[in-house]
Amino acid sequence: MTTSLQELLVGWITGQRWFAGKGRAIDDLAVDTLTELDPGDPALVHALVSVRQGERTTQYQIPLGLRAQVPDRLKHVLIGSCDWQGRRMCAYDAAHDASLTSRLLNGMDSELRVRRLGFHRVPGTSIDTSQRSLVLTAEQSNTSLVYGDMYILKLFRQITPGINPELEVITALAGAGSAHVARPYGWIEAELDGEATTLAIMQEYLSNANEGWTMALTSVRDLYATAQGTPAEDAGGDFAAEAFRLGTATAEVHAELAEAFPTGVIEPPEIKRMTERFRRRLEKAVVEVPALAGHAHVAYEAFDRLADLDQEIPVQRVHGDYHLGQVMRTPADWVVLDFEGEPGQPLADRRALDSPLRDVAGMLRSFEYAARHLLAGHPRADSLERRAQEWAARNRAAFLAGYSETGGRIRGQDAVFLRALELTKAVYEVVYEARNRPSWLPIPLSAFS
Ligand SMILES: Nc1ncnc2c1ncn2[C@@H]1O[C@H](COP(=O)(O)OP(=O)(O)O)[C@@H](O)[C@H]1O
Ligand SMILES: O=P(O)(O)O[C@H]1O[C@H](CO)[C@@H](O[C@H]2O[C@H](CO)[C@@H](O)[C@H](O)[C@H]2O)[C@H](O)[C@H]1O
Repeated sequence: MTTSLQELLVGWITGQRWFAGKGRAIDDLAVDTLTELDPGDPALVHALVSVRQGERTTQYQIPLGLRAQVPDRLKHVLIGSCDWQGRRMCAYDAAHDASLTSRLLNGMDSELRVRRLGFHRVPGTSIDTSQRSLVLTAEQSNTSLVYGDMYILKLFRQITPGINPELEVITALAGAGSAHVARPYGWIEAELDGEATTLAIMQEYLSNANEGWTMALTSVRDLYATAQGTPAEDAGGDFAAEAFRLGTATAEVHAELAEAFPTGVIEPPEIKRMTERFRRRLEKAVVEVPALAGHAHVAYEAFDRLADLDQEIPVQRVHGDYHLGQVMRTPADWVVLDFEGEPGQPLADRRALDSPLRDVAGMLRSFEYAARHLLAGHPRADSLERRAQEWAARNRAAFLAGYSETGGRIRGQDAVFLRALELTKAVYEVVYEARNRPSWLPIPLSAFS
């Protein structure tokens, strides 16, 4: 008896780290499209599949490799053997096969079109098609391929109909000459139900850059290792000057976004509606994570003060999920990655105009995360708590100073708004950690004091 591709995928997909429906049974997996990009041996076939789990159906993208025999180097990504065009073939995840992923580079360079799949090159760029890819090993909700040390191609695994905000934003900002985005080179899209949908984006790979999160943690470790009583500024590895520069870069990115996209203001009645949304999110979070219940009053009080706010709030396109893991320090400056908004939200919400203070709040929360995440299980956790507070306070202040001194707006009753935004972000984080990293839950819970 032969196994169909569909049956193989049901067994395989639940074990993939990008599979969003872990822990829930699959009711149905439908292969929506199979697009042959290369008929050779190995063959490259682009698959879109829909997975139904209860009420929810999620579409995923899988680049499939097909070979008569799979070499040892690809055995770890084998899906199984199935009948393909009358032959028995081994199917595997083609993202890991450099001889197949080079076709994606060629496709973008030559602006290939195969049925509903379109490959695009950013006008004015050329693509070096000789580069070979490796899969980035970072724990990710997508799969990123690094070609040589030149390009990084992010293959979205979960497919949301429409143009990805990341593509829209980096194309506009790079086109306007921003120093704070990695240059885009190309993208792949599909026409799904008549709507152009982004499947992958290729950008300049910042080979000589450090991730903000890693840099911040190095600084926190240095402070923890310094004798109590030594001021943070005298400990090795102080991060405050970098936090200030990051504030500056953030204000510049916000100014560039305001220039490139529409802007607006929201008035007090809309602020009240926004407060209602914050309250509903909190209510739902308490149901999902009962540990939040005892802390929720702190957020409700902040939301009550926000509802009474009597000023206009300027809105524009923003990053939407801004934290230290989304910024990289090159020798020249800070570069911002991943303008996709909060994962899991509908595309329309992720593209909606919002307050730039939402990003400021996200980064402030990230300083708290960096300061506290090494405390869990630390033998001196109690005595280091003061150090954590000191590190977070110092870097928050430096970031805010850099932001406002470069024209980022924080004035009037903005402190009330910022506090509510930080707490609504902490609510999101409580749910995120409960689902993904339960041992990190104390970090966002500590925001409610
Ligand atoms: N242009 C780039 N240059 C170098 N590294 C990058 C680049 N883009 C992403 N990365 C690395 O990949 C990681 C994940 O990228 P990101 O875009 O945030 O993916 P995801 O949306 O899956 O979290 C980043 O934290 C960074 O380490
Ligand atoms: O980078 P993603 O777009 O996948 O964002 C998600 O994962 C983040 C975790 O990597 C999560 O960020 C939270 O943890 C960070 C430390 O790992 C911390 O710096 C952030 O402040 C905190 O929110 C993010 O919320 C989530 O959307």
